[in-house]
Amino acid sequence: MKVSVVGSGYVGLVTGMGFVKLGNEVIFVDVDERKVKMINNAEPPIYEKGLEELMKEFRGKYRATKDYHEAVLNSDVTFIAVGTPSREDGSIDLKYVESAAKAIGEALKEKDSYHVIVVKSTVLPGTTEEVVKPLIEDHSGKKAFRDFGLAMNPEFLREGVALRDFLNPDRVVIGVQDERTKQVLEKLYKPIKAPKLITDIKTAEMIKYASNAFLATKISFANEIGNICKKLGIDSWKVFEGVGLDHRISPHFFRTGIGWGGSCFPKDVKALIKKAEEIGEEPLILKAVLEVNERQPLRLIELLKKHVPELEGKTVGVLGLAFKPGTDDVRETRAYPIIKKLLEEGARVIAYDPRAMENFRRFYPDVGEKITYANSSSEVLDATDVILIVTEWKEFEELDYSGKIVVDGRRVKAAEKTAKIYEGVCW
Ligand SMILES: NC(=O)C1=CN([C@@H]2O[C@H](COP(=O)(O)OP(=O)(O)OC[C@H]3O[C@@H](n4cnc5c(N)ncnc54)[C@H](O)[C@@H]3O)[C@@H](O)[C@H]2O)C=CC1
Ligand SMILES: O=C(O)[C@H]1O[C@H](OP(=O)(O)OP(=O)(O)OC[C@H]2O[C@@H](n3ccc(=O)[nH]c3=O)[C@H](O)[C@@H]2O)[C@H](O)[C@@H](O)[C@@H]1O
Repeated sequence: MKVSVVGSGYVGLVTGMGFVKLGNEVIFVDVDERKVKMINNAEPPIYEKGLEELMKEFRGKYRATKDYHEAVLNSDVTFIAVGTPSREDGSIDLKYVESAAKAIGEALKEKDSYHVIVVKSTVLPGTTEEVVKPLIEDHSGKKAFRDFGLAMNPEFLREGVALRDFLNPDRVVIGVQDERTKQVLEKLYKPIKAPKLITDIKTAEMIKYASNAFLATKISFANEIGNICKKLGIDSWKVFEGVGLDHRISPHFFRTGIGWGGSCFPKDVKALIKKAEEIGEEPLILKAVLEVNERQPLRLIELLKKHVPELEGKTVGVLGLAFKPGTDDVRETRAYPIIKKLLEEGARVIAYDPRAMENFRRFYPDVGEKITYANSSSEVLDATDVILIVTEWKEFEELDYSGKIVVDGRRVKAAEKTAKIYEGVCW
């Protein structure tokens, strides 16, 4: 099938390349000239395991453009995978989805054959039918479900293992209204071996929010119990190993630590809270989930102060800046509030991350410009005896922490074994 993907970021590029691997031809659309050029040179603009190899292997089966007409006229189905960030007040900002819908509508005006448009971006229930559909109709002069198809197909991939997740998902959710669109999506996803759940459009939108909200809740819950465990001298990882053996609960996604970051949990939980309030509901659990998560990273500093009461003038080494290992993404990384606090307390910070240093400096110039970046993790260890572990990159397991004071937010076993003084945040 011929597929176009609007928005070539983490989700757009990975799902598009996934469709290429499954035998389709893909045209990527992005407003960012740099990304378009890089994709056309088979260079991934983001770091994601296996992506570069796939782009090199399938050169010629995909291309990128800034031109919506080129993409829509030369494909049968268009996915919208642009960002849906939070506004200042936490509500969802649909400006990228809206401009994509308008531009697709304009391009569709010139197309006679049936075209399917699929919203893959995470959007609140009602958005596809109440925002995207009228914009496409107005700008194309065509009627949804008669002249063009419309669907919502949420994405559940995780960064760092994104390609693997896309190709081997736990499930595929397809929110549709008309039979023709359903058939197109069933055909496209046929090679993927996973349960396929067909729903109406707004149910598909809600499945995505409920999934992310539940996962965020699971971690905040674990961290709350973990904080209690810490005070009681109990290892919360052992506790959740025991809890997870109950098949109704599952052992996955129960790692206590300094909380969840990333581009999605924070913004999706906030957007759902805002939506609930707008319709007269008070989402008590979701608010607590957020609050626990906001406090969690600063526990690392409290624990550090037990051993280094005065941070003024001290050099603190920070291992890890990405919001999780395996990615260069720093959106909502727990490293930001931690480093900000260290600087406020007058500490000097030397940091290292195998992938995310450039992004950290660029995304958070207020603190990113004030810290020193090391060339390797051992350079951090050479520079200071006080170490905070923020992201559990595998290579941090290879280090010798002898003689160091280590406060660990993610549980790096080598540090636990070798450090002079070791504090785990919830163990
Ligand atoms: N990052 C992730 O792991 C996951 C993200 N999602 C959802 O997928 C959506 C996209 O997220 P990411 O890929 O992380 O965002 P991203 O920010 O990495 O990529 C978005 C891309 O869209 C481009 N763009 C913006 N406006 C455009 C327009 N009008 N036309 C063409 N391109 C445009 C941007 O230049 C950028 O390259 C969001 O709704 C997110 O919630 C869903 C599952 C996983
Ligand atoms: O909608 C999205 O964008 C995606 O959000 C998450 O994926 P992602 O943010 O890439 O990463 P996760 O592996 O879920 O980790 C999120 C955060 O939670 C933290 N985490 C994760 C697991 C855990 O047990 N404990 C924990 O603290 C990680 O360190 C990280 O900061 C979801 O796992 C995906 O299913 C979803 O598609």
